[in-house]
Amino acid sequence: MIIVPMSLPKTGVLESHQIMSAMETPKTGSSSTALHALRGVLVLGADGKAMATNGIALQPAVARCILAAWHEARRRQRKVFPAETPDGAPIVVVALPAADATVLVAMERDSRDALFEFVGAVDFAADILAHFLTNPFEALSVVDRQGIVRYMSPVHERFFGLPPGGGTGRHATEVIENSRLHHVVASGKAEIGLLHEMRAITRVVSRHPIRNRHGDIVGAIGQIMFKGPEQLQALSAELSKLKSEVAYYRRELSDLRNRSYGLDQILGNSPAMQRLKQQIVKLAPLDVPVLLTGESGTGKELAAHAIHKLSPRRDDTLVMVNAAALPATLVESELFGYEAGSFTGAERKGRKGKIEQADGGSLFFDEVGDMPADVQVKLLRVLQDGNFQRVGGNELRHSNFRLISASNRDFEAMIANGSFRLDLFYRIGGVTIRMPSLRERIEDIAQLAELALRQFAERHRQRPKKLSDAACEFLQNQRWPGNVRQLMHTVERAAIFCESEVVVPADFGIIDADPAELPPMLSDGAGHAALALTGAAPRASLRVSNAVEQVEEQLIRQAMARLQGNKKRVAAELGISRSYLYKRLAQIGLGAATGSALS
Ligand SMILES: Nc1ncnc2c1ncn2[C@@H]1O[C@H](COP(=O)(O)OP(=O)(O)OP(=O)(O)O)[C@@H](O)[C@H]1O
Repeated sequence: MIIVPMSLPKTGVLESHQIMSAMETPKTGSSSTALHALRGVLVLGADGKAMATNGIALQPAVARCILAAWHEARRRQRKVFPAETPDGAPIVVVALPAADATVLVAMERDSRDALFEFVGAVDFAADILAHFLTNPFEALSVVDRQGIVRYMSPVHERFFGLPPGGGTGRHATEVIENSRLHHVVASGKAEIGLLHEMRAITRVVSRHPIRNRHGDIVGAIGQIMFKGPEQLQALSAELSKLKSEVAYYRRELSDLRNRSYGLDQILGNSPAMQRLKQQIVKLAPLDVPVLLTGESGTGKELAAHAIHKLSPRRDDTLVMVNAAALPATLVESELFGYEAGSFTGAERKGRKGKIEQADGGSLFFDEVGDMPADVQVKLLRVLQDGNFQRVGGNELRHSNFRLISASNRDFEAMIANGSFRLDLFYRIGGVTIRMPSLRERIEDIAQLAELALRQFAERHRQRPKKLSDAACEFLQNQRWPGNVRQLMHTVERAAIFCESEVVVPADFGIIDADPAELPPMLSDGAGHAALALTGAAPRASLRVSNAVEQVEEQLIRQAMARLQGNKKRVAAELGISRSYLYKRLAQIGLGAATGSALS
């Protein structure tokens, strides 16, 4: 028997010849009834009398039941309605209007069939289905058990630039970007409320496997939220933003993890570096204060990280504080914290200082030699027993931290001239480690230069350039007053200007000079850079405003030379902000490439 509804024209009206062809197939009434146990067709003429019957409708008792149910359904304007055979078997009947007749198609029915319940109970059921199938806000796609697209909502087709039906018959992955419907068919597991990237747009999607009444998976259906309430769109935009932020922080985290700051971060196998690493390994587990001395850029901060990392406090924080970078007015509150409302601009609830934050961990006190005298006394006290008070508070607090300090100052001279307390020096320098200068370990230069080239390439997503032997020799012959920091920046700068894959000596241009080698105007001749304003040739029109500018320029040049280009310290020493220093350096031609090579 032909299943009549499947061959219905879209209008839903059958012509007489279609009714007859629908009726034709089974020639043997009773055997067909046996074969198609509960299927049958009853055709009623315009007068409501049976014109033809087939399948179970051949049995007069069944036909009567179908007719009785049809009369009731017509009264209630239902086109799909339930009925029962005389022996109580549930059937469903669909009434199809034809040109001059009504075709009643009867099929067996599962009494718990929700679809039937729905279609039977809601006379606008078809409209509801049409709504779901064409809803412009929630697109729908259906695949069969092979993952072949069987239906796509018009809005979804338009989104992918497909003509109506253009996706049908093709595999989901060919039609829908990042489709997972075939996976859902394979796994039988629904995926609900996930984010789906299509054409760089993120949508919310749910995918469900579809099972037949025997529980077999016959396909899958995907619903994509195309538009929705404003909140949902805002939520989706927020999600995309968060996703990219999370991706960013993941990268950062993996960078940080890779920079384990253990000994492996300290490059160099020269005898001087081997000695240094042995010292670090030995003293790191001991809970004693460590003072790292050595010229600027020799890796004191790296060594501090390694000591913390190799100590039993490694799982707690290493709190960093740079005495030279702290404005004098804030040193105390930054170190010791402050109580609520202790001064204007303070946070309402008060705040922990670095010493309190370091409780349980380590405190890296960089440029400790630059500590103001009054704070030195307070620091001494907290180093004795770990007790301190926040600014503006009376409560005695305690912090258990290990102090690692660093300085490139000459403590002997500072103690002699009274600018650094001897008792504090003894406290901070339980063990002193001197970081070797780069001049003492030129055999490490090749390795460090290669690291600089690699880091530069990673940052700029390029292939790392190679260092020629001649370039390496050239670097080994420089004096490196700014040590590793200066070397790294110099090599990076060369990588910028180098046109080929191999860095050669010419790519380095002029290496920044040692203070001792500076022209007389910037040097006091005793190896220290100095300002020689009086010796400077007066400029043509020296007005007060540009005189101030020139003095400032010379002070900056002098400090940059003396402090080997360490901008952090230059700014601190001159009492200007780092951003102002950068601005002035750019104006006087020490910014950009030159400046970066120095800092
Ligand atoms: N042995 C080393 N291996 C790899 N990189 C190093 C090494 N020594 C120093 N560097 C790098 O050189 C730069 C300066 O190092 P760091 O800040 O630790 O020096 P510092 O002695 O603390 O300088 P300053 O006294 O000026 O603060 C950093 O980028 C650091 O990673």
